[in-house]
Amino acid sequence: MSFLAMSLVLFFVLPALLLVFVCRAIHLLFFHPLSSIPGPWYAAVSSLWITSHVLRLEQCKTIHALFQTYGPVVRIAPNKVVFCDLGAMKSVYSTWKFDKSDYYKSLLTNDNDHAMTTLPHAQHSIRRKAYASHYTPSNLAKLQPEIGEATGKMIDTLHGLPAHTSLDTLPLFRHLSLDIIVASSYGFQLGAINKWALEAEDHLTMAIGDFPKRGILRSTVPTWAWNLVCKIPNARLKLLCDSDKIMAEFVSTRVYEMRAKLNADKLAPVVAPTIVAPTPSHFLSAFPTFSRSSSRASSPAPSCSSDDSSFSDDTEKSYLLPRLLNYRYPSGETMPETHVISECMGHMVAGTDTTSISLSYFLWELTRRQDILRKLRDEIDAVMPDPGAIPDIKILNGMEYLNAFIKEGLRIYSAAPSLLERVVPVSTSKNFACADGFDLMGYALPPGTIIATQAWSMHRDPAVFQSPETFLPERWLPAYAAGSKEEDAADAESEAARLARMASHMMPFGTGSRICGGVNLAQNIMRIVLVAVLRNFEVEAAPGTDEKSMDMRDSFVMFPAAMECKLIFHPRVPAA
Ligand code: HEM
Repeated sequence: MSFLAMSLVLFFVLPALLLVFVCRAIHLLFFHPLSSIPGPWYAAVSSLWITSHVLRLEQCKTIHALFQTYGPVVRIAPNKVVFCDLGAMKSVYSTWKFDKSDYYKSLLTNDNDHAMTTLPHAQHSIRRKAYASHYTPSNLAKLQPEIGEATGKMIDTLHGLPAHTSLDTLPLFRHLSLDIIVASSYGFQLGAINKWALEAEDHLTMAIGDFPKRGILRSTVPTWAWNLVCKIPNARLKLLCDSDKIMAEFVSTRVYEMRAKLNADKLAPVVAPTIVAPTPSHFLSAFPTFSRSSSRASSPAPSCSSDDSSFSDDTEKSYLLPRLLNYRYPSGETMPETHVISECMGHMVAGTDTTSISLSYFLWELTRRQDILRKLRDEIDAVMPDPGAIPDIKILNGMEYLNAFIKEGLRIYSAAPSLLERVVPVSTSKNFACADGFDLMGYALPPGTIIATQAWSMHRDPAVFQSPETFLPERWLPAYAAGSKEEDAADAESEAARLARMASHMMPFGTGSRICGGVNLAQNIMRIVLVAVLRNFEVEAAPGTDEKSMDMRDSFVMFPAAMECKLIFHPRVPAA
C-alpha cells in the first residue's frame, strides 16, 4: 500500500468508521425504542456478545444469569429482548401467536419448509392440521405394538452384550427413537437398533445426528465456502454435507412405495408393519401380551388416572405418511410431494435427538439417586411382573411416581431448553392491533423486535419451584408440600394451586400454538423405554461419566459437554 493510501485509511476512513460506530452505539443505548430495557450495555450495541456465548454452547446459562442480575426482561442484542414471566409467555405464544423468527430457517430440510420452519402463524396452522391427528393419544395407543417391538429389540440387544460393557446411550437411544419414528410414520421396521448392535454404520441415523450441525454451518458459512468444504475428499465430511440428501432419499422412497400401495388400493387404511429383521428372543416372545391387543395386557391393573375417553376410538390405526398424502389444503389441493417429504424429514429430526438426550439424562440421574430408583422400581415391578411384557400405555399413564419422575426430568433436563424466538408483528397485522407496538411488562416493543423466553429459566424460577436445582420428583406429588417442612407455603397456596402453578411454567415441549407436534409420542416413548429398561437392568455410570462430562451445553437442543453418556447395563438378578 502506498504511503498516501495508508494515510487516507489512517486519517479518514478509520476515524469515519469509528464515528459511525460511536453514533450507532449512542443511538442504540439512549435513543432506540428498546433503550429503556435493562441489560448489559455491550449487548445493546452489538450482537457479537451474545453470539460469542452461542458459539461457546452456553446461551441458556448466560441468559439465565442475566435474568438473575437484571430481572425478568433483558435486552440481549440490539433488536432482541428475552423475558422470564408466565403472563408474557402466554401472551406471546398463546394469545397473540407471534410468527417465528428467521432463526428457524436454519432447520429447513432439503431447503424446504416443514411445520417447525413455517414462520407465519397462519400458514403454519394449515400445515399443522395435516399431521396433528396422527399424534393424538388415541392413534398413538394403536401404535404401541410398533413402539414395543422396537423397544423389545433394544432390550434384547442389551441382554446380549458382554458383562460390564460400557456404552454410549446417545447413539443407542437415537437408533431406537429413529426405529420408533419410522415405524409410526411409515409402518416400516427400519431395524436401526440392529445396525447399532452390529456396530454397522447406519447412514440415515448419522444423517439425522449431523443435520442440526449442517444447518448451523450452512447458515453461518457463505455458500461458496460451504460448497468448497463439501468438495474435500473425506468420507465423514461428505456424509455431513449430504445429510439432507440421505434423509430425503430415504423418505422419498417411502413416499413412492406408499403412493404405489395407495394407488393399488392395497393399503386402505391399515398397513401391517414389515419386519425387516427377525428378533428371536424371550423378550419379544412375551410381547403379544402387550403388542397384539391392549385388552389382553396381563399385568395387574393399578389405579389408572388417565382419561380413558381419549383412548376409546374405534377408527383404524393409520401412519403419518398416508395421512399426509391424503391431506388436502383449504384450496382443495393435495399436499405437494416436496411438502410431504420435508414434513416427514422434519419429524425425524425433531423427534430423534430430543428423545435420546432426555432418556440418557434420566438414566444418568438415576445412577446417582438410589432413593428415586427404589421408588420407581417398586412401582414398575408391581405393574410389570414379566420383564418381557410392557403394560398398556393406559397403565403407564396412571403410574404416579413414574410420571412425577418424567416431569422432573423434563424440568431439569429439558432437551430443547433454548430461546423460542418470535417477532413482534406490525400493528396492522390481522391478529394483532396495537398501535405502539407490543406491551411487554410495561415496555413498548416496536414491530420487528425479536422476543423470546427459554424453558431453562422458566423451569428454574425459585418463586415457583423450591430449590430449583434439586432433582425432586416428589414436588409433583400432591402429598409433597403437606408432609414437608413447607407447611406455611402449603397453607397459603392449596396443593392443587401449587401443582397447577408449576405445570403452567413448564415448557419442555414449547408452548402455545407451536408446541411440539410429537409431544404425546415423546411421552409414550419415555414411559415405555424407562419401564422396560428399569425392569430389566441395573444401570451404572461408566468411569468418566460424571457431573463434568454431563454438564449441559446447548445449541437449540441440549447435550452433555463430553458429547456422550456412557452407562453400563447389568441384567437384574431375578428376585429369589
Ligand atoms: C423429549 C422429546 C422432545 C422434546 C423435548 C421436544 C421439544 C420440542 C420443542 C421445544 C419444539 C419447538 C417449539 C417451538 O419452536 O416453539 C418442538 C417442535 C416440534 N416437535 Fe418436538 N420434542 C420432542 C420429541 C418430538 C417427537 C418424538 C416428535 C415427532 C416424531 C416431535 C415433533 C415435533 C414437531 C413436528 C415440531 C414442530 C411443531 C410445529 O411447529 O407444528 N418432537 N419439539
